[in-house]
Amino acid sequence: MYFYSAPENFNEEMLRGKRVIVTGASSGIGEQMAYHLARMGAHVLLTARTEAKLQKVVERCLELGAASARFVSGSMEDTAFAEEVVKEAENTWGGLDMLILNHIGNSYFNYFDGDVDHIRKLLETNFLSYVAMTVTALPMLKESEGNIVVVSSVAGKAGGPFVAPYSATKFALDGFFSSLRHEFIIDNVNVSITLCILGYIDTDSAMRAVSHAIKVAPSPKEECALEIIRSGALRQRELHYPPGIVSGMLLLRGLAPGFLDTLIRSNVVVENVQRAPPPHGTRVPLAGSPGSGR
Ligand SMILES: NC(=O)C1=CN([C@@H]2O[C@H](COP(=O)(O)OP(=O)(O)OC[C@H]3O[C@@H](n4cnc5c(N)ncnc54)[C@H](OP(=O)(O)O)[C@@H]3O)[C@@H](O)[C@H]2O)C=CC1
Ligand SMILES: C[C@H](CCC(=O)NCC(=O)O)[C@H]1CC[C@H]2[C@@H]3C(=O)C[C@@H]4C[C@H](O)CC[C@]4(C)[C@H]3CC[C@]12C
Repeated sequence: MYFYSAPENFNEEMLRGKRVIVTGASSGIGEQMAYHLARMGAHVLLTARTEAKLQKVVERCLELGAASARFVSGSMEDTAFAEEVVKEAENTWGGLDMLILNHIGNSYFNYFDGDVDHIRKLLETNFLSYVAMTVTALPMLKESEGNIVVVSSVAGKAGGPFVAPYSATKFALDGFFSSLRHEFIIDNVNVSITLCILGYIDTDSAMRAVSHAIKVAPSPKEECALEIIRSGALRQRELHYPPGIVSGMLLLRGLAPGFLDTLIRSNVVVENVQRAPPPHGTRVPLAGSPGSGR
């Protein structure tokens, strides 16, 4: 059941002339979203840390037909930068239609190493900056009756091995934005919130991080990017992509959580995940030895 006044069918014309911020747009899924939006004739404001990459993505967006394309570079580790990006949209466009929150900070695919400070920093980048951008953008999004799109992961709905810090930040997004959605509905705030639950996608960084240790085939980033934009424009509550696999996993989570855990572990080649030796005389191992099934 939809609580927002939501359109039923997607048409790429829906994005023509819309003012859209895409974070994490210098590579991967964010870069592909920028290209789709450009092709659809949207105004795009792109952000990430690497200026040289963003410059190239902006040039390609203009070739593809973007109504306008610009970038702001900086790190989302600093919530002041997150707010600055939204202010840039306000100063340039005087409003905003869609906020796509997609960036993630560097983490690792390995045993949790006990580094609490890494989790704190990752929460700043992957979670608090999303909150800060939402707070700053909300007056403009209320005005346009726009969309907030939050890119998350199956690791933000069901725990899996070797992604403890990352998974924590994605669960935080679900808690915060699912609660906020309730408040919008209670107060008749017509701003949609779409939480995107993604499985394994073939971006360079994900392939580099896990292709040696994951048995499942990755899904294409171009299609994934289009599905994210589509679900945001249709004001859907959640996107599950790839649909069969992710919806199946979430169904199992409710019906047979222990079985889902076994299935998730069976997709990981534990032998190919290197356990780093702890720094001399410091950390105590936090998980069972490889292959112990814990
Ligand atoms: N690929 C996958 O298998 C999956 C991905 N997802 C989600 O999809 C989204 C995109 O992932 P994907 O495309 O693979 O990731 P990429 O690593 O390709 O892209 C990450 C983007 O974030 C930017 N970024 C990194 N650190 C920072 C920082 N400190 N401040 C600001 N920007 C930063 C990067 O640019 P730069 O380095 O220039 O700053 C880059 O543009 C993420 O939310 C991820 O959790 C979810 C499930 C699976
Ligand atoms: C392997 C995980 C999911 C388990 C599974 O069997 N899935 C089937 C399917 O998805 O088709 C992967 C699901 C989410 C992945 C992670 C992710 O969310 C992005 C990360 C970001 C970073 O670029 C490195 C890779 C990721 C940690 C990635 C690793 C694999 C998943 C945990």
